[in-house]
Amino acid sequence: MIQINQLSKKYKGAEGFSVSDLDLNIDKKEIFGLLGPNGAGKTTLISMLSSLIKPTSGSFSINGLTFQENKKELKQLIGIVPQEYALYPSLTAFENLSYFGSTYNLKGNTLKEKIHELLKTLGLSNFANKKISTFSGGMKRRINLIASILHEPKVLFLDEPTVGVDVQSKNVIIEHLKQLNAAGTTMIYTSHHLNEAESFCSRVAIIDNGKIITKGKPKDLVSSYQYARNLEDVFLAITGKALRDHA
Ligand SMILES: Nc1ncnc2c1ncn2[C@@H]1O[C@H](COP(=O)(O)OP(=O)(O)OP(=O)(O)O)[C@@H](O)[C@H]1O
Repeated sequence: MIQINQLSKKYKGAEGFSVSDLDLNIDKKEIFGLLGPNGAGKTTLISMLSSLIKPTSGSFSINGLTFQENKKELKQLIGIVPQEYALYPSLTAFENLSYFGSTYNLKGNTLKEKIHELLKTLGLSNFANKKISTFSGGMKRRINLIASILHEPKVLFLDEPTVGVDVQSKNVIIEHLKQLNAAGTTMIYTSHHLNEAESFCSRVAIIDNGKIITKGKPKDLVSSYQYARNLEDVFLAITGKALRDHA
């Protein structure tokens, strides 16, 4: 479904590569987790795959399509849940979602019904006409998700979709993503919640310094490290315990 060949990104003025000669294949219907410390290159990789930034070198295709040749088809095929809220605070939930739906050529009753269906599924029906500025973090995350799936993308990029939300919101988000996946959506997901990734992902890659250090099914990775009880133990064994602070 997604084929990545020797993909690299060096930002203007940066000393090194944020993603470096990365090769990866992701199959249809996978939930593929990109895990790594702060600054590992996860957002950079997702941003290239969703065409928000341009690679420095290398190539990739999604369902055989490339942004150079099939930009329009790819825009309809993919959905992007960004790490930062991409919402207008002074507009209501319904107004925000109507706007995002219209950018995918959805309109009229079809769009209205889809918005109400998803607001209901994600527990937000009573807040359709409330301004986003009054929403909690968990509610904004759910609206952020709805905005990216109104057009029913076949491939969904999720950059930390459950960061900063309470357990209840997280549960609703993850359950809905599982349903979308069961219905055929392929997902590429980044997170620092390793417990969540361990149960949610079909496969994960642990990335550091722009390179994949290891990848596989969470269960297989855990059993291949002698003292690992869970994915977090594997992660620390691979990436070390040193803090990754930089300014
Ligand atoms: N616009 C930019 N210009 C220059 N350097 C950047 C830019 N965006 C990211 N970087 C650098 O690229 C590297 C990878 O960053 P990236 O945001 O992809 O990491 P990440 O794994 O998503 O981290 P986090 O877990 O903190 O979100 C970091 O060293 C970061 O400082």
